[in-house]
Amino acid sequence: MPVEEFVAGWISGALGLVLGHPFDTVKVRLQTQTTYRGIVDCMVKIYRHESLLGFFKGMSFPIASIAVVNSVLFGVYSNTLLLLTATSHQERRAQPPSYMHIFLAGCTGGFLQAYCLAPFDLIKVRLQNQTEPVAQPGSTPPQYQGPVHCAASIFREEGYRGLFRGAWALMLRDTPTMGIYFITYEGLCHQYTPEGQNPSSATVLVAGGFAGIASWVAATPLDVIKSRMQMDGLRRRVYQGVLDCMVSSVRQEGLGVFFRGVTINSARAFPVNAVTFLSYEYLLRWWG
Ligand SMILES: C[N+](C)(C)CCCC[C@H](N)C(=O)O
Repeated sequence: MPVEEFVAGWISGALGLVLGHPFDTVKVRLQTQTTYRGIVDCMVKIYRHESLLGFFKGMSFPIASIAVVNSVLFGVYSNTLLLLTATSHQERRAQPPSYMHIFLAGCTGGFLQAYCLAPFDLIKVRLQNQTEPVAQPGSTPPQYQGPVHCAASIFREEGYRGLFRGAWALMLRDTPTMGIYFITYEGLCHQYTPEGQNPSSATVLVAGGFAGIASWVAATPLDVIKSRMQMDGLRRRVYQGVLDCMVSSVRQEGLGVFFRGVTINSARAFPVNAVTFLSYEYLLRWWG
């Protein structure tokens, strides 16, 4: 089984992640808290109360986990295509796989990475939602002191299954939308690249950026539900399950609730995924 894809997936994921984390914090806050009036208001408040560091809350864990998560995504994607079409990464430019195969491979990668991502994503969301200023003497300390403490507290209070809170919504979010992610990327690359050649850097950047936007727009409704399920259980349980969370969110806030954070998600998705695909392609070409 080719391993380069796993390693390339890891490095490229980490680069994209750092770039996108401040956007991600704003997104999570807008989706789960009602104190902010919009993107700018949220950014200003984070900066005033929590300084620049506020934007990077909860990042250390995703950096560690991206090694597992992105390598599973890209590794499984590429190896599923190898199984389906019997072509390696290098051969795929000359013999492009069908969109059906790309979609299936993307869904498989998305499904498997969701399970690895679930506990890490839960901890990230819980830490991002702590609004206390970072380490100020005299102020009440936040509930979770850091990722390890957060994981241990969840385990203690909510059990092993508590670490997988929201995992079902995450899997529903990622399986189809990772299919969309790879289809958009491959489709755009194919469109703007002469037969049999490698796509140019500009093409990879733009195709990667739009792949990120397309998959995030499709993923946003379930992303909101996922984040809410993850915050549920912190004090008392509010939602019975994914469906119940959807119904009560719509009842209370209208259909617009499904698009909370879509603008910030898209603004984040372009640079993150442009950089992810560019480094992924270059690492593989370089090793190939
Ligand atoms: C499938 N879904 C839309 C959720 C994510 C697709 C892009 C994944 C990328 N690592 C990022 O963080 O943007």
